[in-house]
Amino acid sequence: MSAFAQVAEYSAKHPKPSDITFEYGTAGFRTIGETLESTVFRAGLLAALRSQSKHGQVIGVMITASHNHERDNGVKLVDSMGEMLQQSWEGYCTDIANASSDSQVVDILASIAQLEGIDMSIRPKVAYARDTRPSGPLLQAALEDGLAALDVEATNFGIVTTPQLHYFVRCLNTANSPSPYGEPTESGYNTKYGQAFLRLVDGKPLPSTLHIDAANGVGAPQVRKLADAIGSPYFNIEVNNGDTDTLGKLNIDCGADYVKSNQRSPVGTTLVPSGRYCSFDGDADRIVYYYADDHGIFHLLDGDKISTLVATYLRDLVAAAGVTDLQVGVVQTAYANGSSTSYIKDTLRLPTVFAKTGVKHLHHEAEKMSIGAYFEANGHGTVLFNPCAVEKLQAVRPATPAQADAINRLWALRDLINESVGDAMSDMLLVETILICKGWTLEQWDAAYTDLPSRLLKVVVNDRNIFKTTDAEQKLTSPLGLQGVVDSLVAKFPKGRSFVRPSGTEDAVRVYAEAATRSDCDQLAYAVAGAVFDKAGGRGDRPAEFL
Ligand SMILES: CC(=O)N[C@H]1[C@@H](OP(=O)(O)O)O[C@H](CO)[C@@H](O)[C@@H]1O
Ligand SMILES: [Mg+2]
Repeated sequence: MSAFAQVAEYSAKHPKPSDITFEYGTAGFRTIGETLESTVFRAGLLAALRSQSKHGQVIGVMITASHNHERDNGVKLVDSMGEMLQQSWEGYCTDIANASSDSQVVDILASIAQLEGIDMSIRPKVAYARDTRPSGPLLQAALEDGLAALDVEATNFGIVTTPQLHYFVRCLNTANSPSPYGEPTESGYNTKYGQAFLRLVDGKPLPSTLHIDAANGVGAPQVRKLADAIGSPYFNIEVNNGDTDTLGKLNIDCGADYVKSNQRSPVGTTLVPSGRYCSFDGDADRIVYYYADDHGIFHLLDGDKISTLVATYLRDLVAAAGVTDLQVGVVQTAYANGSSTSYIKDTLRLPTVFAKTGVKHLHHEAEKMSIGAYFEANGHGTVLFNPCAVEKLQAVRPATPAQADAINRLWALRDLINESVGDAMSDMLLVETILICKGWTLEQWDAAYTDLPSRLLKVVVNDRNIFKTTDAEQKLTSPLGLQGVVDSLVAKFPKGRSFVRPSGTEDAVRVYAEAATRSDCDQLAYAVAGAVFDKAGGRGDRPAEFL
């Protein structure tokens, strides 16, 4: 009997909407939840094949739409070390999601199996989870049908954060290796990160309550469990926007994306000077911090501020450990504030590179560094320790207690960091550790450099696919002539910088601008947005603020 004998019958239960073309983009598939049943079913089939192509290693499937609206949902595959799906498989995902009949689904599976030389006798293994969205149960059932159709050995991790699922996958696949990543359970996660935190802070509790805005998403119950595992009095937190039961609240006027995009505190949070605040996004893979100064003015500590804090701390520890030829580097995207890039290059004197938007691109660049910190400005990122760096650290024979302490701290930091993917909870512990060790307030952390005023806009156009970019997405090569217009606008403003790229997750084109003053920055952003709207098929009414 063919390995795919049951697929057509199961597939018939989850017909593809004929009017939608799906694309596996920057963050997997993402659109209106109810329309994704066929896609999630088929993602299950592909996860099975991917597992077989990896000789039976566990592959993850996460059902989430992160910071997007509650009616949206999405699905993405997690590769065997907990990283994003290998890029060459993304095309397979898109192909199978768009197959127009059940028999075509089977044909595509058969052709992938042949192309990849897959041994169909291997029993596939898949681990899956979802966030708190209302369409989650429907999509989970579709996924389970996909897994049943290929007789997958499946593990349901329930409702957890995206980074927790990545962690579980990595744990499962390293369980029998010389360096197991951890125990693949929620309590294993909390113990691993909680214990590393306690080792690093040496008995010191948080300086004051940390107010966490959990976007009314899955981060709320999970961070409460993490705090319980760490225990009082070390980790005093208050969770705001932690309502995952009431419909219509997820990510609305709250969460990391809202706070970063609007540069304002989330609903229900009144900032008190010297209070400490952070926001997760809907699936808790992003985090930003913020505070109000003595005049009540809001200040954001975004992904750039986190990466510079972390890179500085790691650089100093590596120096204290006396390990030469071990370089800490930073990976950013073009959305990084220009001040942060100058600070990394000129003040910290660390190497920095730009990668394309989307964490998988940053992750791959960071892998090339000895110790690579990567963060998107929106707060998604982590730190990677290259195996060569680990070997160098292992080879050190400390000559002084200070050197031994630095090495111990580096090992503990490695345990504190979720290397598989950016993780709001692990990043929060990392930031808190560094602040405690330095004895810093949020204001002191913020003092390292001052952000240039920046603005991010969306332009809705008839066809965003005509936008092509080069140079880490900073220059347009198409539509022809538009980059020249952007360049001439940028040249008018001191410290001006602006670029245009098609979004990988929304049907829109993004315009980013920064300049020396708020008014220059806004003029530049709205002028570039206006040029995009006029010259590249702006759709609908022209927004009044566009110049
Ligand atoms: C400017 C911006 O924040 N872009 C986001 C957004 O991608 P776009 O391709 O810009 O839509 O969603 C991605 C997935 O969450 C995230 O990685 C990225 O940083
Ligand atoms: Mg997210």
